Amino acid sequence: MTLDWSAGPSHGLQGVLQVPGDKSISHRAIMLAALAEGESRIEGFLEGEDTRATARIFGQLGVRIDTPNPQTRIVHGVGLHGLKPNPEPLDCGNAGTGMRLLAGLLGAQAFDSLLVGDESLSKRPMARVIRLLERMGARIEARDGEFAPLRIRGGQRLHGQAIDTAVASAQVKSALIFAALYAEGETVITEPRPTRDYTEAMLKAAGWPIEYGPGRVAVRGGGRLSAQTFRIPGDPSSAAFPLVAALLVPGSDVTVTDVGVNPRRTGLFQALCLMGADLRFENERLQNGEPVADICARSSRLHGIDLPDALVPDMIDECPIFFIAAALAEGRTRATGLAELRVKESDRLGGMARGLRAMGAAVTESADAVEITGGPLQAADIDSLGDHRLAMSFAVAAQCAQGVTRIRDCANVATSFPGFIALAHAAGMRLDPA
Ligand SMILES: O=C(O)C1=C[C@@H](OP(=O)(O)O)[C@@H](O)[C@H](O)C1
Ligand SMILES: C=C(OP(=O)(O)O)C(=O)O
Repeated sequence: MTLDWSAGPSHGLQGVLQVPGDKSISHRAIMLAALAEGESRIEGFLEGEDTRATARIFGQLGVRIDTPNPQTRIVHGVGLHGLKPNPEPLDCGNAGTGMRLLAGLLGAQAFDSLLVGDESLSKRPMARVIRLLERMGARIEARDGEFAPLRIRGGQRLHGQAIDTAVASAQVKSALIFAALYAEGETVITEPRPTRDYTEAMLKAAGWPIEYGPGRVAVRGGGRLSAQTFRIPGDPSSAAFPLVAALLVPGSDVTVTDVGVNPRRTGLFQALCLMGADLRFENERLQNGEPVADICARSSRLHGIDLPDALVPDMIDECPIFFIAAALAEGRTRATGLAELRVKESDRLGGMARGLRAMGAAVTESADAVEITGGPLQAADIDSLGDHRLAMSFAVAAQCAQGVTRIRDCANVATSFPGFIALAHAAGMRLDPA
């Protein structure tokens, strides 16, 4: 189904908002609860298409998952060796996270499986996980050695390895960690830049012996996972949209409550502060071991920056909305180390540059870098490329543009942010199905 939006301009955003649960943690909570012994409860589960696809797959693999009410799941864990084979395709939908983590987990099972995804996911690189899992002894066949469908040959003996991921990717790291749970001996994973550590933290909370610190994980095979109650915080990647809109639209003052602020996810907020944003974390606390805060944003005059490279992995999904802030800031913003943006749900670097130029911004891009000179934006007809992050980023840009912007192909927003339009309305954004 295609869905277009008409968006903006806004006269100001106000209010106290709550965004849906964290997508990364929701995928992992289903996976770890399924492999645990006993009944786990998940609260704050993201009712998005990506995470529901992961839950559906575990249903296909014989795990009973009840939904007593929306955003809650009761998972009847089957233990590490209790998953059942299913000859039907296991459909990850649009989710890179689902497919890559499951490749690691299913590569370690006694049975074969077939992982499939939608058109976008079937174009995303999978060799980055396959080649490394093969080094541990897994056997995975992919179209052209690279793309989904992934045919996973079970019944292999996996062995621990020292592996450097070569790419800063929590998905690659987590795929290896899931395989390592079943491998003989120790697996030591290093990565070129530290990435989000939810898999590690959640395993530790479930009683698995694992040692980890920034950029390095050591994990042994052959343990047990205990059932848990997961309380999932709001997704900082979703909170980013109303918060940046509040910074950019004059007369705004918005608070998003209960947002996960793990340091591996706060790169955007750090970058915005460097640009002069009036952004504050309040009521900081720990919830299930994860830092959580209420984030307050008020209209600010932003100025361009040279984005420190080290922040990029900590704001990887927020780069599109960061580019909108840069396009409306005073002066020039430069960012490098952005090659990963080309292999997400769309080519996010190309798609953002094209859309921003259509709105009148001065943008130059290279293979892995961008330079944006801020100035006023005008309404335009924008192609979101069927990518949720682009659709929501341009919806924010439109709030500050002259005229009404049309954004095409926005249905994919349901993968990560169900209820985005309702939340945007409540806050004072102008956004409607076209
Ligand atoms: O591990 C995760 O949950 C994720 C890791 C990131 O992907 P990469 O690992 O490919 O950078 C991110 O873009 C994605 O939305 C979620
Ligand atoms: C890249 C993303 O997700 P995934 O890789 O799970 O499809 C995202 O949500 O921006």
